[in-house]
Amino acid sequence: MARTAIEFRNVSKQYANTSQYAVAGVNMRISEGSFITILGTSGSGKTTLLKMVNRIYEATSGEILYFGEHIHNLNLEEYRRKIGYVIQQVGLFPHMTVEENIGTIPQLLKWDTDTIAKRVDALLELVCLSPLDFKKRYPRQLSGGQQQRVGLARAMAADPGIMLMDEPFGAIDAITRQNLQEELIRIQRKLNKTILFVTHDVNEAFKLGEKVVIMHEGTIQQFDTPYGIITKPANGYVARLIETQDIVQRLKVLKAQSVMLPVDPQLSDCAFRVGTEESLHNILTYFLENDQKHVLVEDNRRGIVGKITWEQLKGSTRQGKVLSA
Ligand SMILES: Nc1ncnc2c1ncn2[C@@H]1O[C@H](COP(=O)(O)OP(=O)(O)OP(=O)(O)O)[C@@H](O)[C@H]1O
Repeated sequence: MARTAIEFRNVSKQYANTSQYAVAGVNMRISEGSFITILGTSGSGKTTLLKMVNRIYEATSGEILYFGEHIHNLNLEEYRRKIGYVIQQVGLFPHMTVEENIGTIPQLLKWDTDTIAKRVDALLELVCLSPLDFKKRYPRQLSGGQQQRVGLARAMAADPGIMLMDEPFGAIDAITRQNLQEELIRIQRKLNKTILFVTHDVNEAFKLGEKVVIMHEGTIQQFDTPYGIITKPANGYVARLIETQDIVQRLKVLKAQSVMLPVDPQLSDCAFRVGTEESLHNILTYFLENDQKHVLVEDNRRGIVGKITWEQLKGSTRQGKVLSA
């Protein structure tokens, strides 16, 4: 079982000279290697929650633990290096090249020049920027999306296990944003980082998060998988938030594995096969374009693990809500 990377124990934050708590009584465990999105409207406490993790803000009460250790007992500088931080305004140093920006922390850590150069190239490749084309450029010579990629590479330079991301794609056009989201999913799966990602965009939260934290007025309304939230909203607030997503969007965020029915693993059936991560939207499209009654769900390692029927999907869309598998 995955270890708990970050734990909040009854954490509250009240800023000086304010009457309300920005964050109130938060309890939550974040497993190592998980991708968590924090969703809520403006002022709901998302950024405050995130900034308490890397101690930009201190909690007024409660405890935050890093792999079981109270974060106050850790050396602040060493602790911060284990935590990458990416924000909307990127914050690249304008007078430094891309290469120098990414190499800032490795330089501070006194890595040798060769190791830094190799690390910069590897990180640029990882965020899909050609090292040859980009490493000598200055931030002003990059588009917003490219700057954000460099910001991500810089945050990952010293290989932190945890990444805090505060609306990193907020100021980026829709198409570039989609590409960046997909790349971030790929990077997270490849490197198994623990990511806490703040957004006020419902689609982004549901697309990226294995689990979504829904915040309102400083408290957690629900902390669950997208499937759990869509099918069983914890209260009226969450239900209203989910209603802002139309049926197509909901089908896009739900994966085959979350609704499949069990099947005999020995089943030899020629039905069309989809991966466990396939979206219900794509499966519905397949049913509409092909005269088939079911698809089989296949896992790379385990083979056939389930099936999804046309009736199952049709019934759920006709009711105007998504499945209760
Ligand atoms: N430095 C501060 N001093 C006083 N109050 C603050 C400070 N920072 C935030 N707040 C207040 O705390 C509450 C939560 O703010 P926070 O920035 O955490 O919300 P958020 O959900 O991240 O909002 P947004 O999406 O607009 O960034 C708000 O009422 C805000 O006005």
